[in-house]
Amino acid sequence: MSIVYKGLFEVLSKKNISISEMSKDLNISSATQAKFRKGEYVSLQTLESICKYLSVGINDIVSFLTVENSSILYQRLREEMSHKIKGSIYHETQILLTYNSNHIEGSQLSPDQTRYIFETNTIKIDKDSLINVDDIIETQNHFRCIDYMIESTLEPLSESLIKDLHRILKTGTSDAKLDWFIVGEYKQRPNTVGGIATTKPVKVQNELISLIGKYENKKEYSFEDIIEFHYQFECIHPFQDGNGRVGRLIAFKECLRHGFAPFTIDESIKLFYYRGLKEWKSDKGYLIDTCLSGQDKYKKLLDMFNISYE
Ligand SMILES: Nc1ncnc2c1ncn2[C@@H]1O[C@H](COP(=O)(O)OP(=O)(O)OP(=O)(O)O)[C@@H](O)[C@H]1O
Repeated sequence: MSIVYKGLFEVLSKKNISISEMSKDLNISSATQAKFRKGEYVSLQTLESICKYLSVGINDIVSFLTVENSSILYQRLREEMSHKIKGSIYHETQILLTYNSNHIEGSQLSPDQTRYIFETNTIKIDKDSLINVDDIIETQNHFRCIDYMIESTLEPLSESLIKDLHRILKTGTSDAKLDWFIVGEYKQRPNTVGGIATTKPVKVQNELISLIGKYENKKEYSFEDIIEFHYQFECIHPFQDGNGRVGRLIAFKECLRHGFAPFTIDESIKLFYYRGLKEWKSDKGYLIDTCLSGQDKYKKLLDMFNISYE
């Protein structure tokens, strides 16, 4: 059994107070702030001061994670991540998700090279072939994004969480050196996707806040709600680059959070995925079917580890 601060994040989100704002007011250290995200124990004094500050009871901010109130997959990913267990579902998820999500966005690394980087922090290069350093950096960054995504699974979506994913993904890349590209910040220049205009930079923040607000106010969540969010997020295209990967990480997180088997989009269904996004407004079926097929692919991995999902 471990502790979760899902309630705390929800109360903060409802009261429109950020965790850093609260921590500043209450003199809570950054090390303790990290414990909230990681689900580690903090002192009772800290919890008491938070309850007073937010005018809530302790049960509103803290709960305990049991198999009954979280998915087995989430528990396994969290535990295996913290103990760095090799050959686990966490280990294979890192490689599968990172390889597929980067590959469909143009990374030239192979599945084996991705595995090498994850397992040994080295890379095997064929004679005479060239490797783009950004592909390696973004692969390592994507591994860190997955860790962050697992740590924050139970948190509601927020601008800061989404920006953090972008910052982690793009830190140290050649894009990050461009003066008009700000890592972890919204785009400065208009961009298109599939030849269609996306949200203008000046409107990105408002549209994203509104999208998150509508989504977080739902009473119940369906798999379609998660796909709908993904589509709307991609239409906003809040960042200069990395929107596809950040969007799919969010979808994976939300599937875990709401008890659905997550999905992964690989090369074999990439074109169906793009078509599904393009045709979402006229027919949601294409994208939903593609994501369900991506879910079947991930379920094969779950089967190998005897994790069942409806
Ligand atoms: N017609 C469409 N409508 C909405 N979203 C789309 C459409 N076509 C593609 N997308 C989304 O945009 C993503 C790619 O966008 P883009 O080529 O701009 O990449 P990006 O922002 O650089 O992100 P990344 O580098 O992660 O791909 C796709 O992975 C997909 O999620």
